Amino acid sequence: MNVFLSLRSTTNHGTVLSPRRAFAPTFSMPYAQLVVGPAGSGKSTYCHNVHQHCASLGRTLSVINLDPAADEFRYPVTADVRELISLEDVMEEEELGPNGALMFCMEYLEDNMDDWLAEQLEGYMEDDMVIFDCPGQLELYSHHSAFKSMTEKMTGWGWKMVCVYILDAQFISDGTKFIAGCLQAQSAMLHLALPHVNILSKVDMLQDKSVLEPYLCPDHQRLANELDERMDPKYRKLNHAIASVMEDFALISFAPLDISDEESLQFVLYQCDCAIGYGEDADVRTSRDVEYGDEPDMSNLSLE
Ligand SMILES: Nc1nc2c(ncn2[C@@H]2O[C@H](COP(=O)(O)OP(=O)(O)OP(=O)(O)O)[C@@H](O)[C@H]2O)c(=O)[nH]1
Ligand SMILES: [Mg+2]
Repeated sequence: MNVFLSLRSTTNHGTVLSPRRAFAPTFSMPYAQLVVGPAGSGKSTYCHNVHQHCASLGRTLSVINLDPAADEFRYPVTADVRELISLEDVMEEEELGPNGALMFCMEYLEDNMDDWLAEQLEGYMEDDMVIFDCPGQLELYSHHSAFKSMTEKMTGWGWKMVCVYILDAQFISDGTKFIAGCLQAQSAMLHLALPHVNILSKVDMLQDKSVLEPYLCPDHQRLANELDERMDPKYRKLNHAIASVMEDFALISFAPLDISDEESLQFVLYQCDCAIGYGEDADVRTSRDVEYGDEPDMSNLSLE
């Protein structure tokens, strides 16, 4: 099962500078996961669970909050964008609604990467891992420049980054929703141009997990046929055109995440580690070598 995808080589050995620290190019650099996806899809819950899971393995991982609208955290917050800019202040001072104010905050963050972000990332060294809990506004990952600038900046500083795109497994309940979810994920993949792992969250809520199987490596033509059956025939050509775009890129597959199952979490983390080569050249305890030997035993991940 091919559940992780890589758009390009992650290692940037051209300029290998952290914000305030120079590294020798042959050293491994710090790693980061950018956790993105639609509102309520489970990004913060993923950050909390991954943090807990890593703590239980003795693996250090820091979580940075980049969501100015977040109000509480279940994980220890290492750095918080709300210290840079407050959503409430922006709404009041700029007379903006919550979405407009969030965009304002992200643009402010974009303007302050070289000082605020650089300061927060100071001191991270080879084999450190940071995960960024991000807002749920999808325009940030499809066309807005803030996260694109951030990832370019961080990869330029020498960070190895993976985009973790979280989609609620409830999207599989309806072909149109699922295709929309795939297109959103694909759009983030192309916009951010990072190694990319798609996750279907909230799998613990599915009564019958076997229903997931066709969606992990989806057959887009089959999905288009499903749409044809339910939609006006005038959309048939469009449905198949969309399916063939998704097929041509062949970029979309999903790893299922059941947070009540440690093995499932281990599997997802393994996908993320593989996408950025975490632990390949360092003597660190990673999801690769804990519990499973060289790699997780995926035979246990049955969807029944
Ligand atoms: N059962 C179950 N509930 C989940 C899971 N992930 C998230 N939730 C619930 O879904 C709701 C939203 O989860 P969050 O983690 O806050 O989602 P988010 O993507 O961070 O949301 P925003 O930051 O608002 O975009 C919460 O009530 C969570 O408890 C999961 O894997 N299983
Ligand atoms: Mg959140």
